[in-house]
Parts: sequence; C-alpha cells; structure tokens
Amino acid sequence: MGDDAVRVRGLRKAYGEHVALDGVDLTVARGEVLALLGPNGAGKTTLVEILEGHRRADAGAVSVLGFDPARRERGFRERIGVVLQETGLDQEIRVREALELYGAAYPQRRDVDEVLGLVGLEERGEAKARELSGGQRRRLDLALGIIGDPELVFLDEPTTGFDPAARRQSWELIDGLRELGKTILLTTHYMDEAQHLADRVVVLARGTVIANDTPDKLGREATVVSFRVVPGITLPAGARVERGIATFTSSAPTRDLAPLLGWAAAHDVELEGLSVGRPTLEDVYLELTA
Ligand SMILES: Nc1ncnc2c1ncn2[C@@H]1O[C@H](COP(=O)(O)OP(=O)(O)OP(=O)(O)O)[C@@H](O)[C@H]1O
Repeated sequence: MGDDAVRVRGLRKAYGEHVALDGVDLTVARGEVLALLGPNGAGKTTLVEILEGHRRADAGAVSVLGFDPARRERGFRERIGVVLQETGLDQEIRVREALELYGAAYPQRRDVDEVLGLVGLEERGEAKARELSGGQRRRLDLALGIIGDPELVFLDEPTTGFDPAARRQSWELIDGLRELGKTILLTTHYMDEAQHLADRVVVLARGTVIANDTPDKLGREATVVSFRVVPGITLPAGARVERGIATFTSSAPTRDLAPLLGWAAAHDVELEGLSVGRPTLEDVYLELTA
C-alpha cells in the first residue's frame, strides 16, 4: 500500500448478464494525476463509483487511501472529494454559503476565501447559484469538491461542454490542485486534456484495461506516416485511406517507407503532404479501441 492512493486488483462487476468490469487492475500513486479514458459503456463510471464507495464490486480487492470504500466510513468520505458534472445544489443558495455549508461536514476544511480564489470566483461569493454562468457553475462544483481539503479528488469529465477559453482555465485550476499535492483521478473524452493534465493514462474498453502508460510513452511505440494517394502506388498492409489521404502506423518506418519512396522516385512522383511523425494520443486511442 504505502504510497498508493488507489489500489485495485481483479475487480469485477456485472449488471445481470452484462459484465461491466472484467478483472480490472489499477494503481494510482499519491500525488499522481490519472486520466481514465474509454469509449461509451467501457465501464469508467462503474469503476469510479466503486472507488467512491457508491457501488459495490462483485469481486476483487479495492483499497482507496487505505480504506475499503464499500464500508463508507466517515474517515474515508472526509478524505475524498467528488466533482460531478451535475450537483443537485439549491439554486437560491449563495456561493459563499454553499461553501460554508459543504465545508461544515469536514474537519479539515480549507478557508472559503482561499477556495474562491483558487477557482477564480472571488468576485462571485455573494451571487446565488442560479445567477452564475455555466462555466462559473462548474467552478463552484469544483470548489465544493475541494472545500474539505481532500487528499484524492475525482473529477468527472471536468470540461465537457466548455468553450476553449473556459477549458484552458479549468486546466489551470486542475494544475493548481496538482501543485497542492492532490491525487486526481479524472475521466475525460478529450485526448488533449489527458495529454495536458495527466501523468498517466489508463484506457478502459469492454471492462478491461487495454493501456496504462504516460501520455508520451503511449505514442512512442509507433510512427504515423501519411501522404496523398497517387494512382499506381502500392500501399503497405494495414494502411487506411480517408479522403484521398493514406495513413499507416509503423514500428519500422525506414523499412516501410523505402519501397514507397523508391517507387515515387522511379516514377518521378512527388508524394504530396508526406508526413512522418509521432502519433497523437488520439491516434493511439482510436487504434487501441478500434
Ligand atoms: N445500473 C446499471 N444497470 C445495468 N447496466 C448498467 C448499469 N450501469 C451501467 N450499466 C452498463 O454497464 C456498462 C458500463 O457502463 P459505465 O456507465 O460504467 O460506462 P462508461 O465507460 O462510464 O460510459 P460513458 O462514457 O458512456 O459514461 C454499460 O454497458 C452500461 O450500459
């Protein structure tokens, strides 16, 4: 256990016949920011709800901050923060009041003004929840999730529905939480978000972990080659063609490019738009979950 905030082994959960989690192993070190990715229905919500203590696993070992979350002990609930996409907050409550109210449940709460500053709502303390813009509302949700000074914060799709500027602001906020030493487990559908925020990315598909690595290493194994297709060229096996652009991933790009370049030179053809580069996290993700 020691330095691990989360430790899960052999986790299984079925809804009737449907197996949602099929032997998941997961470790999150203290202070780590982990992004959980996966297509719709992969089991992300089920996994996170088990870690939060909102759902029971059928089998497997789960330890979160040294607790079994299923027991929902007070000492456990006081040390985690959950930021959901929607909180059922009273629309008439004022921002400061909401933070005082939520904070009262925690022995170690942070100072309300400090938290307002942290989420950039220092000017909105006296506003009612219903008077906030969508982005401000999400910042209030984040503030409510951290008012109890939790060690581990769960963030559910923290920037879904945000405009680009609001997303950047949220990223800064989350970076701020990292600097406070918090362990963060976030679910997201945005690859650039995982790339920007996470120390490590875990990809879940059909209830199992299919990748678990740093964002950089996930893309390091392969090279992506693409160019505009010309008549007569023989594409390597596995190449995809979309709107006239051929793309393939290669673990031996020199070997795979040689025949293409040789052919192009012999026929005096320029391969338009030729690019050879590292795959984006999105390329890797699409390939993994295909
Ligand atoms: N309460 C439930 N009863 C029955 N089936 C469920 C229940 N909750 C989830 N499922 C099923 O379990 C699977 C995993 O669902 P889960 O919500 O954990 O996936 P997810 O990765 O969070 O998906 P999304 O990205 O769409 O939120 C899905 O096939 C879903 O239909």
